[in-house]
Amino acid sequence: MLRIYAPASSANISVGFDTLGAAVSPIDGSLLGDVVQIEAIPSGFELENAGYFVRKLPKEPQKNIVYQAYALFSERLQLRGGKVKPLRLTLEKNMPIGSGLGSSACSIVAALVALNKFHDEPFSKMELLEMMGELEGRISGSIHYDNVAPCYLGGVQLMVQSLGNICQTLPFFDEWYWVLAYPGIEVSTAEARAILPKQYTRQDVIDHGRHLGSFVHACHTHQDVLAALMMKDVIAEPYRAALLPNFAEVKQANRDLGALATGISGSGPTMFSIAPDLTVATKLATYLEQHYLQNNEGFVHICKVDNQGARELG
Ligand SMILES: Nc1ncnc2c1ncn2[C@@H]1O[C@H](COP(=O)(O)OP(=O)(O)OP(=O)(O)O)[C@@H](O)[C@H]1O
Ligand SMILES: N[C@@H](CCO)C(=O)O
Repeated sequence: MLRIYAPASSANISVGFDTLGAAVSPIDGSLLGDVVQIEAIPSGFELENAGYFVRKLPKEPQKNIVYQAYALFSERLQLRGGKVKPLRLTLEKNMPIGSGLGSSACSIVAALVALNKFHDEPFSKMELLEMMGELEGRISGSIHYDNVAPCYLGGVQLMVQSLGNICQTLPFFDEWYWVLAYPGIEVSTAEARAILPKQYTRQDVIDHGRHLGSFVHACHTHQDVLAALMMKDVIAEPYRAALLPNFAEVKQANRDLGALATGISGSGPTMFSIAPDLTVATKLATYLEQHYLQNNEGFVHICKVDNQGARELG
């Protein structure tokens, strides 16, 4: 029996819509992500679901993205002459759905990593990642790797999508704390994408290029002040802010408390704030708990970048 954990991720990081994402883990050592267990059975395929958010999964098993991950893996393995073993997958659905923390990505990544390991790794990392992107695309309506890539490989990933690489790891600021606040309400990624403009002004395009280019440069030259200043979003935040409760007010309060940057995690409604040290991170966490959570499903975690990505649990 094999158990694979896939961590939460924060896509976009304000400055890199669909092109940047970070895997994150709480500093208290708790697991913020889904787990998929795989085991041999005498014949056929079985899927079981467990975990706190199991009740939010689609009722029809075929609509569960883990089922679809199994179907896609089987199809691709058969295409290259391989044979899928009889197996049972058990999804522990720990991540809230529609949270902006890469919930579907956690399920997809944990399932495909488990299936690949169980079959003695017939697919390379990039082949597996390509399948992950395809599955993520079925959910959100278009293929984007900014949750699945960091969730699978860990760290902060930049989607280069060239020369045989879907992504490459960006050097980042290990000293930074990420305060992630999920308010407890749901925002559908597909809907949050549908409200974005089809076209942007020339000024927005220029600003976006300057922000992203300067941010990547700052990461490589370890200029934390410049990197934080460049974490500005002209692509999604102006249009999605209305989907989040009191976004502008909470963002300003975070700035006043010492946050280096604050933005929407993925397509929301989770907000992320970057803190330079644990004292500021703790203040932000307390504020967000009191002012951003909407119900008792919400939570706040102080995290760091998770450099390991998907991994086997002992
Ligand atoms: N195992 C699964 N985990 C999460 N969502 C699933 C799963 N299987 C199917 N779904 C469906 O996929 C959709 C997920 O929606 P959405 O992309 O908005 O959530 P998300 O992955 O949590 O988003 P985000 O990347 O912003 O965290 C829902 O309609 C949900 O029912
Ligand atoms: N880049 C994607 C991430 C979705 O989690 C978006 O913002 O729509």
